This record gives sequence, C-alpha cells and structure tokens, in this order.
Amino acid sequence: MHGLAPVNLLLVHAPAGYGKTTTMADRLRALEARAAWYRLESGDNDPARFAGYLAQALEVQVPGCCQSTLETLQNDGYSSLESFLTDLLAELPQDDEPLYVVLDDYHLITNQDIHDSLRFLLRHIPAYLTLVLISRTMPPVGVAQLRMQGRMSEITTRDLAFGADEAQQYFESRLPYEVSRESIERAVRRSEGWISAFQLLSASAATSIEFSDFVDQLAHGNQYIFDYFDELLGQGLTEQQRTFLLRTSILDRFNAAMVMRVMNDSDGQALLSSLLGMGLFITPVDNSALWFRYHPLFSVYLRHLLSCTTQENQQELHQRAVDAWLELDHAEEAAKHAIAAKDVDRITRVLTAHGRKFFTEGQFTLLQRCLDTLPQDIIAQAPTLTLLRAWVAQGQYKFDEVENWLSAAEARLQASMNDDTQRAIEGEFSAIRAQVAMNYGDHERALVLATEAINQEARFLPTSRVAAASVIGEALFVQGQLDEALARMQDTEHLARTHHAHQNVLWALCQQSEISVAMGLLQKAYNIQERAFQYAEENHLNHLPILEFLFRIRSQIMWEWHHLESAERCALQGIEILEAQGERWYVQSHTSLAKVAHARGRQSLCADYISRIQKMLAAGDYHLDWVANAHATMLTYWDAVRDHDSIQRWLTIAPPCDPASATNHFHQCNGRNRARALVSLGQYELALPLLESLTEVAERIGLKTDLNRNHIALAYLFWQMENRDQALVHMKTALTLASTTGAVGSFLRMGKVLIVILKALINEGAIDGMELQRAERLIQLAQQQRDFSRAIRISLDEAIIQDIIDRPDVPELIRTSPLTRREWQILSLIHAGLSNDQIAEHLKVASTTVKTHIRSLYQKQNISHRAEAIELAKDLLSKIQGE
Ligand SMILES: Nc1ncnc2c1ncn2[C@@H]1O[C@H](COP(=O)(O)OP(=O)(O)OP(=O)(O)O)[C@@H](O)[C@H]1O
Repeated sequence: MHGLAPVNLLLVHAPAGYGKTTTMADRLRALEARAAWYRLESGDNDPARFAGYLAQALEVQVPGCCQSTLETLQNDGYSSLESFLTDLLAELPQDDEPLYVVLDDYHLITNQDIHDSLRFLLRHIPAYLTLVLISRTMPPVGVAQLRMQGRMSEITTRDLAFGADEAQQYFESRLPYEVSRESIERAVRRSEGWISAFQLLSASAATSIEFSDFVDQLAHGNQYIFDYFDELLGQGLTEQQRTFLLRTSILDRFNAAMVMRVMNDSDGQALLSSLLGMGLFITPVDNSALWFRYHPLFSVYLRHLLSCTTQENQQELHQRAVDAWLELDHAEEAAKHAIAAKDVDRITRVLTAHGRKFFTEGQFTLLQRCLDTLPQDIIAQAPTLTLLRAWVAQGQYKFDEVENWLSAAEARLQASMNDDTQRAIEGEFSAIRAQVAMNYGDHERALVLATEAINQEARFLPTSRVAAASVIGEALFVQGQLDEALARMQDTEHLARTHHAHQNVLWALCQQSEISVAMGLLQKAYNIQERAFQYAEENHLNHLPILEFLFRIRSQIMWEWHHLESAERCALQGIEILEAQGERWYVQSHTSLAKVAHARGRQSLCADYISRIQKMLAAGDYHLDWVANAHATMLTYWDAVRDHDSIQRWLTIAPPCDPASATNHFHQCNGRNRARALVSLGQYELALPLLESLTEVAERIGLKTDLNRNHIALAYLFWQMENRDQALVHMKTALTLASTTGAVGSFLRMGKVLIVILKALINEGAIDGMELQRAERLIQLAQQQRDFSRAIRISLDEAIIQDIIDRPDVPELIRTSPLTRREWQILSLIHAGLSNDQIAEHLKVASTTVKTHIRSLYQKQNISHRAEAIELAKDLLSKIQGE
C-alpha cells in the first residue's frame, strides 16, 4: 500500500475518472480505519456550510465526537473557520486510533478562506488524524512544504493507472470472451491505464474482434470519449485557454518556449499554468516539470476539435512547430510537422540536413513520409535524396520503384557531372541494386554489384559501403556458406561501428544471430543478441524499428527453448515498437504469439492470431522468410484442429519449393511446410522424399537447426507410416542434435504423439545419458501441455500398451483379458470421437471389420455403450499422455 503510513496529509490527485475515489475508499476499507467522508460540491465554497458538513461527517463516523461544536455552528456560528477548527480539534476525543478525514472532489473548492483553514488545520493536526484530499488539481494548502518535511504522501496518476496485468484481471473478470494480451497492452498504451476508458471498452465491445477494433479506434477518436471531454471542459474555459488547447494539440510535447512559438503569443507560461491548475489531462514528461504533454486520448480529442474549427490555420501552426523544433535541434519532431504542413521547402531542408541520420537510425517510415511529399524532380536532382528514396522503396519491397528512382536520377544528373562524381554515384547505386538483386533471389548478381560498391568511396550516403558489405554477407548466408557469411557479418559490424551507423550495426548483429541459429548454435545466437541489446541500450536506440527484429529473433529462440512467457513478452515488445509503422509489419510478431498460444493450448487466441496473419499475408508482399515462418504456424494450427480443407487449399497456393536447393533456413522451412502438409493429409509417400532431400542438403551445409527439425518431422512421418524402427532412428538423431540446439518447441509442436515415440525409444533402451534426460523432460512437458482438442490422437505402440498395462492402477480386466493392438487403436479412435466409418477410413479397413473389433473389445471389457468405451480410453490413456 502506497503511503497509508501515519502522515498529516494524504493527497490523491489525478485527472477525472482515474479511480481516485474508488481506490481511496477501497484502501480505507481494507484498513478497517475510521474515516469521515465528505464529498464536496460547488456550493460548499460557503465557509459556514463547509464547516457544518465537515462536522456532520465526523459525527456520523464517531458519534458524539463534536456535539458542542455542531451546536455552536447551529446557534451563533463561528466568526472564522479557524475558530471552528480550533473548537473541533479540542472537542474530538483524544484517542490513539487513527482517524481519516476525507475531502473528496476538493478541486471544486475555490474559496481561499477554506484553503487557508486547511493550512491552519495541517499546522495543528494531532498525530492520530490524517487529512485526505482527493482532487483533480494540486490544492493550494502548502503541499510543497509538507512534502519537504515528509509529513505527507501522495497517490498520483502513476499509481492509479492500470498496468497490463491489472487491466488483464479487470477484463477477465468482466468480459464473457477471451481477449489477447496484445489487445490489452494496446488498450493500456492508448489509454495510459485510464480506468474510465476500460469501463467504456468493456461496456461497448461484445466480442474479442470488437474489442480489438475499439482499441484501434482509440487512436483516431471515439464519440463517447469526446462527449466525456466536452462535459469536462464544459463552459469553464476562457477563449484564450481554448485557443491554447487547440493550437498546442498539434505538439507531442511542449514547454513554455515551444508554446509561445506555436501560439505566436508571449503569454504561454501564464496560460500553461492556468490550464495545469484546472486538472486537465496534461502530464509532465519528466521530473523537471518543464516539459508537458497531453494524455493521448485527450490529444486525439483536441486535434479533433482543431480539425473542426475554421479559425485556425493548421498549416501555419505546423510550420511554426517545424522551425521551433529545428532551433532545438530535434529533427525527428521537425520532420513530422513538416510532413503535416505539406511544406516542400521545409521537408527538403530537414532531409538535406538530417536525412542521413534518419537513415542510419533506420527511421524508414519517417523518411518515406517525408519523401512522399516531395516532387520527383527535387529528388532526382539530389543524389542523396535519390539514395534515400531508393533505399526506402527497397525496404518496403517496392523493387520496381527502386530502379525507377535510380534511373531517373541517372538521366537527370548525367549532363551536369564529371566522370569522377558519376563513378561515385554509380558505386553507391550499385549497393542498392545489389540489395534488390538479393531480394529477387539473384545472389550471383548481388555479389557482383556489392563487390563493385564496396570498392567505391561513399560520397553521398556514408553507409553505402557498409550496406554493400552486408549484402555480401547475406548472399553468402542464403547460399549456405555459413562460416564465410558469419565472418562477413562481423566485418560489416565493425565497419558500421566506425560510421556510428546504428541501424547497420544492429542489422549485422541480428544477421550474425540468424546465422548462428542456422548453425544450430542457439546459445551463441542468444549471446550475440545480448550484445545487440546492450548496444541499443548504450546508444539509446530502444525506439528504433530495427529493435523489433531483435525482439522477434529473441522471441523465436525463447519459443524454441520453451520459455513461453519470455517469447510472448518479446513479441509484444516488438509490436509496441512497430505500433507507429503499421500493421503490415506485425506478421512475424503475430506468428510468435500464435506459436505461444498454441503451446499453451489456447485455441481461440491462436485462431485469432492465425486469422490476422492470414489477412496480412493476403494484403501484402513479404519475403519468403516471413511467409514460410507464418505458414509453418498456420499448418500446425490447422493440423491441431484437423482442418484438412485449409491444408489442402494451402497446398494449392503454397510457394514453390525445390528441396535440392534449399540452402538456407527459409527454403528449408518452406520445404518442410509442404512435407508437413502432405503428412497431415496422409500423403506419406509424397512427403518422404521431400523431407529426405531437405535433410540431405541441411546435413551437407551444416544447417543444424533445420536438420534437427527435419529429423523430428521424419520421426513423426515414419511413426504415421507405422515404420517404428525408422521413426525411432530419426527421433534419436533429433535428440542428439538437440544437445547443441537446445530445441524443445520443435519437439512439442508434434503434440501428444511425441510422448509415445519417446517412450518407445526409452523402452528400447536406445538412448542414455543426456539424451535420455532430454527425452524424459520432453515427455514431462508434453504431458503438461494442453492439447487443443481433448481427444487423444496417438497411434499406440506395443511399448506404450505395455506401459499402460504395467501400471498398478489399471482396471483388472485390461490385464486379464488383454486387447489386441488393433483393439487398442480402435479404442483410442473411438475416444477421439471418430465414427465407425471414419475409423474404417483411418485404418484403411472395411467398416464390418471395425464392427467386429468393437464387438470383441466390448465383450472383453464388459462394455455395452460407446460412452463407456470413451470413459475407459480416457482413463487408460490419460495415464501416459497427461491431462
Ligand atoms: N480498481 C477499479 N476497479 C474497477 N473499477 C474501478 C476501479 N477504480 C475505479 N473504477 C471505476 O472507474 C470509474 C471512475 O472511478 P472514480 O469515480 O473513483 O474516479 P475519480 O478519479 O474519483 O473520478 P472523478 O475525478 O471524476 O471524481 C468509476 O465508475 C469506478 O467504479
């Protein structure tokens, strides 16, 4: 509990609807303390009335405590509030039991006499008494001095705002549907934990989709919230204050000087102070109390008001903001306002001075928004702007545009440049062309162009050579030359460091991590990521979009190591970073979240993510790396819910795959996806050669993580083909490989059948030492894992059956009249909810045969109904697969 230690004053202050009253009431109730509660109204500015109600509130709480003061009030009255308080304090019983006097909504008090009387009270307050002021504003009762003397404590917006965990609890207890953590975190970010927004949200959204849409809407404005703010501002604003709010609403943050510039008014400081005194949604940015900002929802509201008025020239406001930010050397903010002002001259000025910095920081969206407003000719005549434009287009996979921009500049500049300059430009253009070639999959051309670029001095964009070095590393990586690729990426990192090119340093580190993952060295990859996090921390880069890449690959490792909390946290952090960049970039983070939801057995959440991923994939053009990763997760989901139609459909649109040339992780993943889809559909003969071919390539090149995953897939495939020996061989190899990769997630993804295969392997005595330990741990995890469908879908094995029979707690009949292997299989399929015809189809036998088996099974176990068979299966099988 924050500050119910004995103090003279407890101040609860925050804007409207933050839960001040509720929180205070809850805390006092929890303390079981005596509390005289007085809810003020505007009429209570009258001193006599104030005194009367205060004494009555005390009398209600401690009957008889101030009878004589009340009598004086009623008969003669007091000449001043001070004499009233003097009598009151003298009459209150002097016991040790704490007594709280709560004045709620104190911001309604404007009478200086009342403020002064509270100062007087606080000077003479006895130790057992605590004055609690609940207010939207800072009450003028000598707070600063009390704070210095350590005689007060405070509950502020920061304490009252709901964090993500509290919000989750709040929604879980109120909503009839499940909401994703991601939506909850977005709601918390957009509302800054403002409970009133949550109330509205839970009252307005009837489904999880509506919930998510509502949260999105918060960024653009919601009529109910607008109405709330309308009421809050009411008639209480002067024209000047209103103008202030409208004009400054364009700023993400402001201080008095900034306000004066944008307002074109010298009264900024006084106005700011008057508004701060109104308890509006204005928050200090830091402890210095010099910079402020609006609450995001209030800011949306004010911007809405601004857009509705014809009296303000928004373009002019933004132009003034550009100039003010440039004076303060805050280029990023200046750029944003220049874009909003659609001011070509100012944008050109900002870009010419700071465009390179934006680029090395990886601020591609900002650059793109700037460049989008510039006429083509301005860009074509400036090599640096052309380079920036082309790099941005390439970053957005608009490869055709890249060439258009480069050729336009070449045509425009040819006449006016000497050979030397032209060579320099061409060298830098080659670096981008190399990257484009890379993205088209033409590694040979990429290498040639990048080599050309790396040998040229970079005159216009200092990072061109770094980019070229990076392309060389990437090309080697996708060709499967892992050692050389890693060395190149290390060189790139060093080169980037010498240029302080943060984006490139982080990119090179992320690539080193990716290469290490491909080599199966996940711990090494993790360590490299740590270095990248440290670099970001040291250079204050935590807001850069590239950080999402880092969080994403961290999330992938965490999932593989089965640290699900951490995997989820990293994906959510990635989403937070990309919030301003647009949904298109969420594919990977959503894929991670879907994997986590799947591993936790949260079906509806997983379904939600999968459908969002599908929508994004349909709307965009993504690199195979992203697509394959997303598809892998979609396929796992469809397989788990047995949605064969979707798998079938996927096969018709799946990216082409050539397993023999799958020399990198994304081609491997893509090939494995196809194989897994075929396995799900029972087309084992088609899946097998594909997996074998992928495995052969992965082995040759040293793609150890893929090798590990391929062996897991092969083990599963052979098990489905009822080729037990081969299944065990591959599972054993997979376990051995896992001793370097540390893989867990890839095993668990298989579902409950993993338990059966591992148990078979253990029963064979085929593994020992580390592998045995790993197998046992995997069994334990798989048993704990919640399956989507509660039905058991494992094909049983002799060893498993034996394992079940050997348990002391099985029904006697199982031992005395043993079932055949077929009968065991049928029992598990009945339990899985299959009809007799489906069982026949599954086992590829006639329905009459199935019926015969069932009859025999019922007889042996003395069963007369299907429901009993299901119960029996549940009982038996739960012993090995866990609940
Ligand atoms: N911890 C909580 N859990 C659930 N609901 C809450 C919680 N805190 C506040 N609320 C709800 O939020 C709304 C606003 O709360 P409250 O009236 O306490 O805020 P306030 O800050 O005192 O507002 P005002 O400044 O308008 O007096 C109320 O409807 C209240 O029931």
